[in-house]
Amino acid sequence: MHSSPLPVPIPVKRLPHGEGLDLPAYATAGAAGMDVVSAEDVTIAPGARYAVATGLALAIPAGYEIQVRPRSGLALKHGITVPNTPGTIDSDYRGELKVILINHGADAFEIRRGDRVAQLVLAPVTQGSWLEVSELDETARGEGGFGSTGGVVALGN
Ligand SMILES: O=c1ccn([C@H]2C[C@H](O)[C@@H](COP(=O)(O)OP(=O)(O)OP(=O)(O)O)O2)c(=O)[nH]1
Ligand SMILES: [Mg+2]
Repeated sequence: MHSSPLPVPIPVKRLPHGEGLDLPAYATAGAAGMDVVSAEDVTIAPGARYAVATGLALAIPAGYEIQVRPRSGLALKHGITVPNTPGTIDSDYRGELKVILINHGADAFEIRRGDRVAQLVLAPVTQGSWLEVSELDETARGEGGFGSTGGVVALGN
């Protein structure tokens, strides 16, 4: 068994409409994501998108991002997902964290203030820098991609 690293502290500020809500939290000891709740009552019509307020603003430490991911239960039962999944919350963003949802279901989806609408995964980020060259090194794959190694079963004849 490896020991878990200590949680990374993330400064969080409640906005006025976030008062009284639970902060995002891990539902179980081994959860990858913290469930985040809506700060508003809203109904999302079939086919519609909406940026759900959370009432929270963050200061994610440098070297990390937060990914906003859908909840599988909402996806399976109601067709509710995050169209930009994983949503990217930059470490230098100080505005309100919003959860963009889309309703792929057949019915209107009602959200009540305090309902868990998505999950937040804290992840390390490595920034790159470009090293422009005129030739790239050769590899076995070369320019092959998009199914070039096989495995796609052709349907029909
Ligand atoms: O699901 C999301 C996605 C983004 N954001 C906020 C935080 C993020 O740091 C900022 C910008 O997001 P992104 O880079 O994905 O959007 P963009 O369309 O590129 O906008 P910008 O030009 O502001 O970067 O918007 C959210 O609150 N929720
Ligand atoms: Mg951007």
